[in-house]
Amino acid sequence: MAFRSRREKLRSILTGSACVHPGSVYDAISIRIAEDLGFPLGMFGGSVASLAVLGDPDVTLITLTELAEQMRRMSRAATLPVLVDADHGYGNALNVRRTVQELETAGAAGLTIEDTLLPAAFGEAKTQLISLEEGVGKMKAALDGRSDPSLVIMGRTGAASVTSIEDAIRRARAYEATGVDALFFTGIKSRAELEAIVAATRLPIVLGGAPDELNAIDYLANQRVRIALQGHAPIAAATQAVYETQKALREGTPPKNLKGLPSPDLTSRVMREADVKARSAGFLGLKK
Ligand SMILES: O=C([O-])CC(=O)C(=O)O
Ligand SMILES: [Mg+2]
Repeated sequence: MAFRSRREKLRSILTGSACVHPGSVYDAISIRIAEDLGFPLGMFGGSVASLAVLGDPDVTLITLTELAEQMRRMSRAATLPVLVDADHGYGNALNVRRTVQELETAGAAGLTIEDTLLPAAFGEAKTQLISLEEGVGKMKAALDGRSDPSLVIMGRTGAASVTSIEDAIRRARAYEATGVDALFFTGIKSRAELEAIVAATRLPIVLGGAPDELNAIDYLANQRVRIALQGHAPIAAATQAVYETQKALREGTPPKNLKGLPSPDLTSRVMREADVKARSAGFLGLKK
């Protein structure tokens, strides 16, 4: 299968002894840049999916079809393995199964299913969680939905910042028992919390946003953390760059005086222009 080697690369990160930072990717250009810079993995966050596809905040308005199509565009553009934030799996456990099928065929290397109640419930300002039992059902359905056994399925919980670290551990152990490949935690606030999780579980750990005391990569590697997210600055930087450029043009700056534009060489690399030229020569009979 064409995507298997991507999935095996993600698996080798999880079974290795280092901790890596993924590149934040969200479209064909960003994944190629992350690949060219040597990131071992791309992270396609739900928040950036919402922003890139809809221009929305992270409030679960994006559909599974839209998410999967964006993943498919990235899979086509590059071979970098991508871990997809599949949120709550777009519904109940049966929807989770379908989500896994769609993301698998779209070329994801791995995906996370979380136990957050999404979309937010009526009248509840604070984040809520589904029950542990429903979370377990979702993990089982995710595993059942996979047809390529190399696709990585991660169980994710944000319980540490919603209920308690004890609840996060209880949930992680229950998800671990379903046979998921890794555990993904958000809301871990201290080394003591991380160490309690490490002592109570055995699977590779992925950390979402974490405070400064958790930012030493060697320390994380020693705690069985294999992937540590660093947020999604690239799409924020792209927003600023588009803003500055459009503003300058709107204010009358001539295009040739614009600042911050990519060199022709960078643009050509991002477009994989040499490959396109070679194909044109080969298939269209064009002269080089
Ligand atoms: O998975 C991540 O990168 C963090 C997250 O939930 C999001 O950005 O939606
Ligand atoms: Mg998310």
